[in-house]
Amino acid sequence: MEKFIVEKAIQDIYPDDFAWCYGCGRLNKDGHHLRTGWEEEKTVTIFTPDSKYMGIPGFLYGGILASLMDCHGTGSASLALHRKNGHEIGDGAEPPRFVTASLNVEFLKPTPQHVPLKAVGTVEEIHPKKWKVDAEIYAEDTLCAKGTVVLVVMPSTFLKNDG
Ligand SMILES: CCCCCCCCCCCCCC(=O)SCCNC(=O)CCNC(=O)[C@H](O)C(C)(C)COP(=O)(O)OP(=O)(O)OC[C@H]1O[C@@H](n2cnc3c(N)ncnc32)[C@H](O)[C@@H]1OP(=O)(O)O
Repeated sequence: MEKFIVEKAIQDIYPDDFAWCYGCGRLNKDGHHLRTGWEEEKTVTIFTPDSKYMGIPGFLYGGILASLMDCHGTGSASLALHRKNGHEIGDGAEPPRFVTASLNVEFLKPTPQHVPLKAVGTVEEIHPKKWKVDAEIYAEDTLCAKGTVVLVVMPSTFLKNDG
């Protein structure tokens, strides 16, 4: 049986100042705490949404799948650039941070509630500051959604102390 766990996640090593995202920030007590890691050459995020994220009884609200894809995208791009820079989670180096430039989601099948969702990403570098993640979201073995996320290295203008 497949193990539904991400052991080493890039979000675990984001610096505290960048660990507040509602989707994936470990310090946001109200957030989803999404965690993204490598599974061979693919990236993976596992998430079982709470019951309140209902679209119709028994099925998920689509926006929560978009949230999963969004943070799966930023985490995947960060993992990939971190590796390209010669680092792996746990070696003490600070990972790069990305923001989402665009998010495209196709909802392919109704997505059941109360089962772990698995987002699987294929990461591609467009150029060093711009990456693309093709993502698929599975509920058990059913492909329920797919999409493409374009990520850009976080501009310095996002930093509170900038300027
Ligand atoms: C609030 C988040 C805080 C951050 C925390 C981080 C850590 C936590 C992570 C968790 C976060 C969770 C996730 C979140 O919620 S992240 C929050 C949601 N996202 C944002 O708020 C981003 C808002 N947008 C911007 O700041 C700018 O528009 C960006 C930075 C994206 C581009 O700005 P700008 O355009 O001035 O920069 P550039 O001229 O150097 O262009 C760079 C490249 O990007 C290309 N491009 C631009 N737009 C698009 C587009 N729509 N589709 C495709 N590509 C696009 C552009 O063509 C160029 O490519 P190329 O022509 O060179 O090939």
